[in-house]
Amino acid sequence: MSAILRYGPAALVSGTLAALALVPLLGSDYHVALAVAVLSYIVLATAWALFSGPTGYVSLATVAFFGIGAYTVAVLGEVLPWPVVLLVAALIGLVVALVVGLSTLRLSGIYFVVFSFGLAELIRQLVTWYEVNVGRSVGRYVFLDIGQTAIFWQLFGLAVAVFVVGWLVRRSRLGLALQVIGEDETVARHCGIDTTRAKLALFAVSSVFITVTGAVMAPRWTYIDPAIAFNPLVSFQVVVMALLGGAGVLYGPLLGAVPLVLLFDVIGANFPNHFSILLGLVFVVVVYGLPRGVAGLLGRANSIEHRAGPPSHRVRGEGGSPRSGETGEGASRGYADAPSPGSHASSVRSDLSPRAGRRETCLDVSGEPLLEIVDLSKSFGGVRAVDGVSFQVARGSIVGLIGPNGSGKTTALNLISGLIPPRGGAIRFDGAEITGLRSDRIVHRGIARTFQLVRVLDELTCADNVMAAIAFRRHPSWGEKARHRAATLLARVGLAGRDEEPAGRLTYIDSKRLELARALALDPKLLLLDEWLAGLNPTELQEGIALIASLKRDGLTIVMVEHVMDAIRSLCDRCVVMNTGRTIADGGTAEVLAAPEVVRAYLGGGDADD
Ligand SMILES: Nc1ncnc2c1ncn2[C@@H]1O[C@H](COP(=O)(O)OP(=O)(O)OP(=O)(O)O)[C@@H](O)[C@H]1O
Repeated sequence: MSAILRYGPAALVSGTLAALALVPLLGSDYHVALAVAVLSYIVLATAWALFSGPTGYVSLATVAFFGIGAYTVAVLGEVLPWPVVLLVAALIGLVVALVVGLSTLRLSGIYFVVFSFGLAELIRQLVTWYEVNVGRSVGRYVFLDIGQTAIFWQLFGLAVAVFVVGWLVRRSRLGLALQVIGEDETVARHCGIDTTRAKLALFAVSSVFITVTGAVMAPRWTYIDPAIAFNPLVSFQVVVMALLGGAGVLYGPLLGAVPLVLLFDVIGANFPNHFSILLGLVFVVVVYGLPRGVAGLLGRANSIEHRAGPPSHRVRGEGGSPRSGETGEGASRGYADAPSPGSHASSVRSDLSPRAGRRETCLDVSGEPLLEIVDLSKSFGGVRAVDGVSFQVARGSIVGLIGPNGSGKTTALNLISGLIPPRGGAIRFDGAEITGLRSDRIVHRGIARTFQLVRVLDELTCADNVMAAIAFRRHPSWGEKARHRAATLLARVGLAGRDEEPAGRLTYIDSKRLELARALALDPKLLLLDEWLAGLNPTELQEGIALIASLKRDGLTIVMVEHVMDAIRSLCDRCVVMNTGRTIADGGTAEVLAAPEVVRAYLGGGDADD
């Protein structure tokens, strides 16, 4: 089974293309016409899935680009040599994709779907208006001496090209970036990925293929009008085909395109008046019955075959009130097999040792602060989540950010990491202002973080989770060196040998470890930990504390939001206490934890005396 899954896709694609290549040699005109339709939809659906598959951005703009290609031929076909016409079509498709992408790829979910559909309609209406009011006719005749067989071979070339490009993209940094974006765009930005640029790049590649397909197909019609060139059914059919086959893998759309083109041919011939209804029916069946397509079924078979044991369930621990080394709920089944973080203490030091110079500066906690927060504020509606907060973080120190639930700690971290923009105030980091910068830019300045609710990329392996950071940090690396680094970091946090395990199968604790490895992979100067120790049992807690202490020894500066008071006491040089968005105490840990206002607002009577 595994051999089939490994080599099957290549065999499937090359086998299908080889079979199609025989059609003009052996088949009738009807068969060639059918093969042209099959090939065109293979290219369209594969190109569509190049972008929409990994990102999950469902575009209904396919026909906008297809129609642009067809209309370019209608206008320029008789004026310019054919290769130049195709080149012009590709360029127009590229420019439109860049303009549209820049304005829409900030949208996500249903907004993007609706906009992409609206875009196709808008272009159709504009072309119709132009034809009627300027051209004084509804459509145009296309008299080109390009026969069906020539169209077939051009589409064949496009199909080969789209698979080669797809294959290259999936192995590239860009391919990984799009997968990460598809899983969690926030994490993508916190891995240093310029998400807009990555999406734009592949949207443009996908759109150029679709535009050229429209151009190549145009000579099939002797007459083109906007209703033909911009028929919205094309967009829907492409989506259905890609979803049926599985948009998540390169060969998926082919699995959907071949049977559905044949099915639509039968439906079109026998039930021409019910085509749309039957298309809708197929759409519903595909979405409900096969949400991940045929390829998804094959993938599931693969994961069942390779599963070493039953998947362990993630148990989310709870943050909340102060805890003194309490047992969390996150004890994991798989954890006992994993090397403990403590056992990797020696690799820790060698791992981060290239920044030996930094270690020297970091030990000097009295110098210029690494992070300076000045009068920071953020409101959500009427809630002042962060209200004029100021504090400093010295290089090489660990600062605990503590306070009762809802006091604004996570919001403060979100502001520092660029997840949300502040309403007022300033954030200075390493001598430069970073207020309001995007997360990916802040990552490149040297700030990494973990999240209160763990955010690992479930569909990716542990190694790829870490690779996502290594590949897009300020000084990125890729290939074997990066893989080796990822493996080292996984071992560093206690996940040695788990490189190829899907992150979605990790236990809660192990996903926290993975998230930490990903943050460390960014080579940060400052690490923001949001309740990283929450939900650990006593043994795990001691290991976690030892791990964080070792990070400090290796020169990392850390701000940790935490409710586990044992950890705060043993790790933090200073504590900043927040209450209702404001700072109520800031100073040495022992002194702050004993302060009456802190005891009153947060700790209660007992804990402060511990
Ligand atoms: N995206 C948001 N939209 C609206 N309100 C928000 C949002 N994020 C935070 N808040 C509100 O801001 C306040 C501060 O929340 P925040 O999560 O920063 O507190 P916290 O100190 O981290 O709490 P906890 O210890 O429970 O994690 C709360 O009242 C919360 O409900």
